Amino acid sequence: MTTILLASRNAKKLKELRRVVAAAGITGLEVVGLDDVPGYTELPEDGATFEDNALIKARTGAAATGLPTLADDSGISVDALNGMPGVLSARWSGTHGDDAANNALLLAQLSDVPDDRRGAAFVSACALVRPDGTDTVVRGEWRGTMAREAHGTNGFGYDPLFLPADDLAAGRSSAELSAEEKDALSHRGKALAALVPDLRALANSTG
Ligand SMILES: O=P(O)(O)OP(=O)(O)OP(=O)(O)OC[C@H]1O[C@@H](n2cnc3c(O)ncnc32)[C@H](O)[C@@H]1O
Ligand SMILES: [Mg+2]
Repeated sequence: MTTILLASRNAKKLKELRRVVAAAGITGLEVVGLDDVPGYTELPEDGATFEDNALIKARTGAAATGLPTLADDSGISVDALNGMPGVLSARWSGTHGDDAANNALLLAQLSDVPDDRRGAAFVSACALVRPDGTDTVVRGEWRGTMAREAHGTNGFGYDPLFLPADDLAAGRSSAELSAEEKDALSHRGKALAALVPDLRALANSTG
């Protein structure tokens, strides 16, 4: 059995990561979270890109625990804001992880943006760092448009404001999708799908 650490402090994101890894049906992989390992000093997520930040989190976890470590760095990139909030998504309103304040600020900033220019994408970079120091970084994107008000209570973060472009989600925000629907379409689901071969290889390795 290979143990892998999912290095996230966001309980709802961690739940999604666990869910998608479990749904991949990889045998021989035991998944643990940050609450299951001794505490360690985390580094600021000050990278310029999602990939940089995912690597910062995964490298720190792997170095501190000796475990293969998977980390996600994600956010929403709004076309009319030249890709922002981007890597600043978790702290857009100035307070880290205050979803309500982040959503309220973003809605207000987009109030004068017409319907045909409200495009956006959720982006996830997932980094896997192995104990030998090698890493694999993948990226998933989910296109949609920004709503004019919040809809739904599922998911987390900006989900109530995001209207996916997919037919499956027609007329619903990503906070109105079931967990299974979100995983099948989402940036994080796509990124992790790309990592499944690497996770399988890890599970089959003896290290
Ligand atoms: O860094 P960790 O500890 O994993 O947790 P975090 O919440 O700080 O995560 P990020 O630094 O990756 O910031 C991502 C932010 O982007 C938003 N976000 C990312 N994925 C999302 C999703 O699937 N649905 C809604 N919002 C999302 C949400 O506001 C997150 O707080
Ligand atoms: Mg973070």
